[in-house]
Amino acid sequence: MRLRKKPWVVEALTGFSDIVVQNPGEELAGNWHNLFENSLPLHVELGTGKGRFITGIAKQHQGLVNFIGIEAKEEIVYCAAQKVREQELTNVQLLVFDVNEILKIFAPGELEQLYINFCDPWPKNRHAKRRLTHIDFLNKYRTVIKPGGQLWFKTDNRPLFEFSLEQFSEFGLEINAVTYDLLNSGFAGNIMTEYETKFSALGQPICRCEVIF
Ligand SMILES: C[S@@+](CC[C@H](N)C(=O)[O-])C[C@H]1O[C@@H](n2cnc3c(N)ncnc32)[C@H](O)[C@@H]1O
Repeated sequence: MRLRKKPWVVEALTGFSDIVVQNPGEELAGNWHNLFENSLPLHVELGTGKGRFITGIAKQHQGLVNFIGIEAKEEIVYCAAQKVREQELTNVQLLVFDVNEILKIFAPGELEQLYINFCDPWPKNRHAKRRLTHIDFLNKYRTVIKPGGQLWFKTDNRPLFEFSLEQFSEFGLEINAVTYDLLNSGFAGNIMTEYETKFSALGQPICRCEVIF
C-alpha cells in the first residue's frame, strides 16, 4: 500500500508528536516500553480508522495496557489523534504505517493482542492477498505476537468472515467465540468502531471471532 503524503496533514500531525509516530522505523522494535515509559502489555489495532475503538478500549485499560493503532492514511490518523487528545489518553500511540511492514517495527513475541475491525474486504479474488486476514499476514502476525496471544476480528462482510475463518483454520489457529450476529450474541463490553456504528444502524449483522496464536 502506498502511504499518502498530504502536506497539510503532515504539518497538522506535528502538533500531535506525543501521540503520532509519522515515520516509524526499526529502532522501535523491542523498545516500545521506552516510548510509553512503562512496560505494560502491548495491544495493536490494525487499520485503526478514525479511532473510536482504540480510544474506547484504551480508556477502559488505562494503567493496564498500552495500545498502538496502525493506519495507513494520515488524514484518518489525524482524526484519531484528535480523539486521543480530547480524552487525554496516555496509553495510545498512533502510527502512520502500512501493516504489510509490521515485522520492521515489532520484535518477535512483543505483542499480546491484535484487533482487526472491519478491514477492507477486497472482494475480487485477485486481491485476496491484500485482506488483513490473509494467511500471508497471519504469518507475519505469528512472529510479532507472543505464543498464546490473541487476534480479535470483527466485520460486517460475511464472505470476508468466511474467508478469514478458513485462513485461520488453514494456518492451524484455534478459533473461539464465533458469532454471526454480535449484537444478539450476549458478548459483553463490545466497543463499536466507526464502521460498525454505520453498518449496525443499517441493520447489518456483525460477525466476530477470537483467534489464539
Ligand atoms: C474499512 S476501514 C475500517 C476502519 C475502522 N477499523 C473501523 O472499523 O471503523 C479500514 C481502514 O484500514 C486502513 N488500512 C487498510 N489497509 C491498511 C494497511 N495495509 N495498513 C494500514 N492501514 C490500512 C484503511 O486506510 C482504513 O482506514
